Order: sequence, then C-alpha cells, then structure tokens
Amino acid sequence: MTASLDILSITVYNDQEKRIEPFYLYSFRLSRLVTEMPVIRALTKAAKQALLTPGCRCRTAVTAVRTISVSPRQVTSDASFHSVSFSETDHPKVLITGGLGQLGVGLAKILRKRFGNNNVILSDIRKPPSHVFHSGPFIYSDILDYKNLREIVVNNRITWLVHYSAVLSAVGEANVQLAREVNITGLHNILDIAAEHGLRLFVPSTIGAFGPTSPRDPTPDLCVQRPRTIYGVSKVHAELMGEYYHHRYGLDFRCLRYPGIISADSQPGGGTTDYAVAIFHDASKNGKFECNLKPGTRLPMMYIDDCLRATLEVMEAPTEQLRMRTYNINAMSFSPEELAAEVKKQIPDFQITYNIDHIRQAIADSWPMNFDDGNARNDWGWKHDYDLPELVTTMLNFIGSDSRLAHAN
Ligand SMILES: NC(=O)C1=CN([C@@H]2O[C@H](COP(=O)(O)OP(=O)(O)OC[C@H]3O[C@@H](n4cnc5c(N)ncnc54)[C@H](O)[C@@H]3O)[C@@H](O)[C@H]2O)C=CC1
Ligand SMILES: CC(=O)[C@H](N)C(=O)O
Repeated sequence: MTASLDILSITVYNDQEKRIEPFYLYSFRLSRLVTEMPVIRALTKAAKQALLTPGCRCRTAVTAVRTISVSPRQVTSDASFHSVSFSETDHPKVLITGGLGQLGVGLAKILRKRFGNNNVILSDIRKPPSHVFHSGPFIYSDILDYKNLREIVVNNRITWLVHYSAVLSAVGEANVQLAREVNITGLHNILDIAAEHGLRLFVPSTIGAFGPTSPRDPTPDLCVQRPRTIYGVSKVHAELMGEYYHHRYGLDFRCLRYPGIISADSQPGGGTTDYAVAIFHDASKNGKFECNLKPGTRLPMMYIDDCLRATLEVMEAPTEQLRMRTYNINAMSFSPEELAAEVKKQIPDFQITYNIDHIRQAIADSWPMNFDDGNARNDWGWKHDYDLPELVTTMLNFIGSDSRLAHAN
C-alpha cells in the first residue's frame, strides 16, 4: 500500500476526556509503519512524560491522520507540527533558490559531489550560463510564486531547501520595495512551504543583521540587532521568523550569519563587501584598484570554500548539537589597506586608490568589525581554513598566476 505522507497524531486526554495538547509528528509511508513501531512507541512514551503531570489519570491516543494539504497558512492555532523525518538515511533531495548568484553554483557543486548530481536542483529567475545548465538539474523558480514553488517541492520530493534568493545591502538601499518583496514576502512563502512539507531549511543571514547599536568588536550571536538597511532588517526578520516556525511548528530551520564572502569564479551581487572581490581581479589585470570604502574600514570576511563547507556542516549537524538555530560564523577581519598590503606581497607594484561610495561607507560603518563565532565552534565544530594570507594566495593563483607574474617582473 503506498500512502502519501501522513501525520501520526499522539493526542493526550485528561480524566474528563478533555484534550490536553495535540502532539503531532510527521510520519512516513504507512507501509513502513510496522518497521517504525519501536520509534512510535518511544515517541508516545516521550509524549506522555512530556505532557502528563505525575499522578494524572490521563491517556494518550495514537491515530494516523491522512493530510490533504496542511499548510501553516491554514493550520489551526492549536496545532503543533514536530516533523520527524524517517528518511534521514536516504540522501536529501535539495532545492537551492537564487542559485545563480555569487554562492549558489559553488554550493550546488559541493552538494552534488556529496549527494549525487540529480539530488541537487539549482533554481533562479535568470537564465543559467550553458556550463551551469549542463552541470546538473536547473529549474526556473520565482520565490514570489508560492504555487509554483510548492509544485516544485512536491513534484521533485524535495527534503532540503537552501534559500539563497535575496536582494543584498547596497542594491536593497537603492530599491527598498524590491528588497522588501524578495527578502520578506519571498521568505514567508519559503517558510510556509518548508513547514508544510517538513523540509530541512537553510536561510543565510549576514553581518548586516547587526547595526550601529550592536557591539562591534567582537559581535556575539545574541545582542542588540537594530540594522539600518532594509537588507539587515529583512535578515533579522528571517532569523526571528525561522526560529518562530521552529518552536511553533517544529520546522528544522538552520541559519548562519555569513561574513562578506570572497570568491574568484563568481561575481558578488551588489553588496557592501563587493570591493574585496573586485580588488583581486583589478590587481591581476592592471596592477591597481580604486576602492569604494575608506582604508581603515574593517569588516568580517570569509573565503567561499569555508562558507559553503560551513553551510553543509551545519545542515548535516545532528539536531541535538544545535543549541541555537542561528549562528555567527567567522574566518578573518580586514580593512582595505590591510588587504592591499597583503596583495602587495605578491604584486609589489600594486597600487590602491580611494573613491568613497558614501552609501556603502555608511552601511559598513554600522556593521560588525569582528565576529564572535564561539558557539558555532563549540556546538557543531565549526573551524575556518582560510586566513588572509591563504585567501590572497588562493585568489591570485585562481584568477591568473600568469598576470601576477607579469606584474611582479
Ligand atoms: N555573498 C555574500 O557575501 C553574502 C551572502 N549572504 C546571503 O547568501 C545568499 C546568497 O548570496 P549571493 O549568492 O551572494 O547573492 P546574489 O545577490 O549574488 O544572488 C541572489 C540571487 O537571487 C536571485 N533572485 C532575486 N530575486 C529572486 C526571486 N524573486 N526568486 C528567485 N530568485 C531570486 C537573483 O537572480 C540572484 O541570482 C543571500 O541570501 C545573501 O543574503 C549573506 C552574507 C554574505
Ligand atoms: C555581507 C553581505 O551580506 C553582502 N556581501 C553585502 O555586502 O550586502
């Protein structure tokens, strides 16, 4: 018998036969009910201990309830979803939204290596370049189209969702409406679909989720968050909404606050830290760079390989290791002048000049200077590999060792 996804409900009744608290858990196909009975019995026992006060003559009832299509949009106020996936042992089926940006293609590469090419679907609203299109499954997906997104998740039996779609800091300040739509309304669609289908959901946050009244050096996981950009406000909203859906509906929400990410083979999407990518291309190409931030503007930064590995590691971390659902991750902090000095070690005649972008400068001045990521290191073993010297060597080698040699002579 192949049943569709069913909710197995464990409901507790007190001695007046009044229902105390529905305790739901997503099950699996009923055809596997027999093999999973020991788990069900353990969960029922846990439910009794969790919900029943000692000496109470309450009883529990376990019933299989077929879902039609329960979404938090329609869920009754007293429901609580605690999805327990019994298919953990199988490979996840991953959907990456906003996958054609600076980070998505690289993430797809490492996830496909880990889980198999056809288990990772890249999506975006833009046309993929041919090498991306031919490297694995790609699908058009606009996160503002709730119905289409839901169909993609159902038709492809998605179990993990990595939500990369966003409008970044500087672009967002130039188009607040668009940033609000994509970063907030789009996120709501993602949360509802993830909760409805019991997905494991990763949503990245950012150093931009902090503001001028946050401690800046270092910035801990938990502190005042009053960002002054629509990007930062929308990311704090994502953190809070993701954690609410986790506690209210049992959504397996995981979130990392990324520093400025630096990559050689992909372009940034219009943020405040973009200078730290452009400098390498300009240094390699013509030995000079015009920087749009002040020389002493220090920001937390990270090489893309560390970022994507952290994302996979936190997604694979056993739930019991996650004392929190939103973590800072850190690798290094540097200013433009410190970065230029490191580049000069490899390209001695490299010259940096400054032409300040006052919008980006104001944003950078409100952001953390240093990130405290002690919780990520303690809870799930986070450790970065790339510090500033390794970053510069890797970036310059990747972008063009030949042009580096030409400048050095
Ligand atoms: N790159 C970085 O330095 C950092 C990135 N992050 C976060 O990581 C995620 C990925 O970042 P990047 O790849 O750098 O972003 P990006 O700006 O390079 O790419 C974002 C992608 O979202 C897509 N998108 C826009 N509107 C969409 C819609 N309605 N539906 C579907 N897709 C849509 C765009 O086409 C684009 O390909 C974002 O959420 C960002 O906030 C956080 C901190 C640092
Ligand atoms: C740090 C980020 O979130 C992004 N690179 C931006 O500068 O907007």
